[in-house]
Amino acid sequence: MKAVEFNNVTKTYFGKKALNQLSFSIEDNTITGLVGRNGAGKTTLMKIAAGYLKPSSGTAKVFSENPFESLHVSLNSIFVDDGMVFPSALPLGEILQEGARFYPNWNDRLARRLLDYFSLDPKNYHNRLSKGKTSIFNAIVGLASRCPLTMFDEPTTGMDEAARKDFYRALLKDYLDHPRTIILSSHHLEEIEDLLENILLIQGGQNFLHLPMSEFSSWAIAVRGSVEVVRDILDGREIIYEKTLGKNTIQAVVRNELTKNEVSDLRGTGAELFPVSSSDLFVYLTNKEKGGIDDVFNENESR
Ligand SMILES: Nc1ncnc2c1ncn2[C@@H]1O[C@H](COP(=O)(O)OP(=O)(O)OP(=O)(O)O)[C@@H](O)[C@H]1O
Repeated sequence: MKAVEFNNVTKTYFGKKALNQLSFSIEDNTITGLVGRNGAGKTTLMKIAAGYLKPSSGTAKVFSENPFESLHVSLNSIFVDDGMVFPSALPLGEILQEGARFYPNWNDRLARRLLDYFSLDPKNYHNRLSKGKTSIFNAIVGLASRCPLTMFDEPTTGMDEAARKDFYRALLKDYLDHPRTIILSSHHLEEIEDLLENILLIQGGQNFLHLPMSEFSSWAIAVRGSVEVVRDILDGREIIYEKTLGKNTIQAVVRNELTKNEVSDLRGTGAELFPVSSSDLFVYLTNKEKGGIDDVFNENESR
């Protein structure tokens, strides 16, 4: 069953498209990593799925319903980000009690144990927490709600490394025991890739790639060798990324669909072929310039 379905969703802010004819669907009880560069539209997508925003055009469905102003979707989904607002008069312990009243699947034992583990005082107030502790508390609410659709938008902002690792571990353990649909956005793909079943990469508000994480990990291959040879053998293939290394050596990244002949030709010339990490691939795919930040400096030099 589909938990989330977007069909040609466009969201315009002041005449500018944050989402542009975005279509995708997410099966229930899966973890999807939502990635994209700054401003790609990730938060907008999640806010539409959470029912906070209405698409300008197209249709968004969550559990087969229009999420905007849907009580069913509100009760069964949660959107966790660093802008979560809680009643300022309530201490953390009482906020958790309210969570228990609102969310049907809320697990209070989990919430209290996590609060204790992360040394959060139930008598403290949300607006007095440090940046990292605020993210930890918000993440606890997201986990304990056990909502059938749980969305985390950059949940580890400000958390120290140990807390980030603990949070992702807690997320995985709780998901395995209580499967639900999780959408997780992060700019640190290397931190979350082991958790993910699928990856949805959006760029310019559009679906750029949506595939199982295992396919993404082997989607591209890097070739390092002499400029002439690499360019000659890869002629006609789309170069995703290219970097000059020294005088006569380049490293090029292409789709991992080289023929046996191309591979043996490359190896025959001493070229090296090696895998591309998911986080590097993400950067290469989403860079405007094929050479990344280097291109900025190359252009300046030639002026
Ligand atoms: N309330 C708003 N008013 C005007 N423009 C907005 C608003 N919210 C988002 N945008 C614009 O919509 C686009 C998508 O923003 P969004 O926050 O969804 O991106 P994002 O992928 O979550 O970015 P980041 O990774 O930086 O958090 C951006 O160009 C942003 O400036």
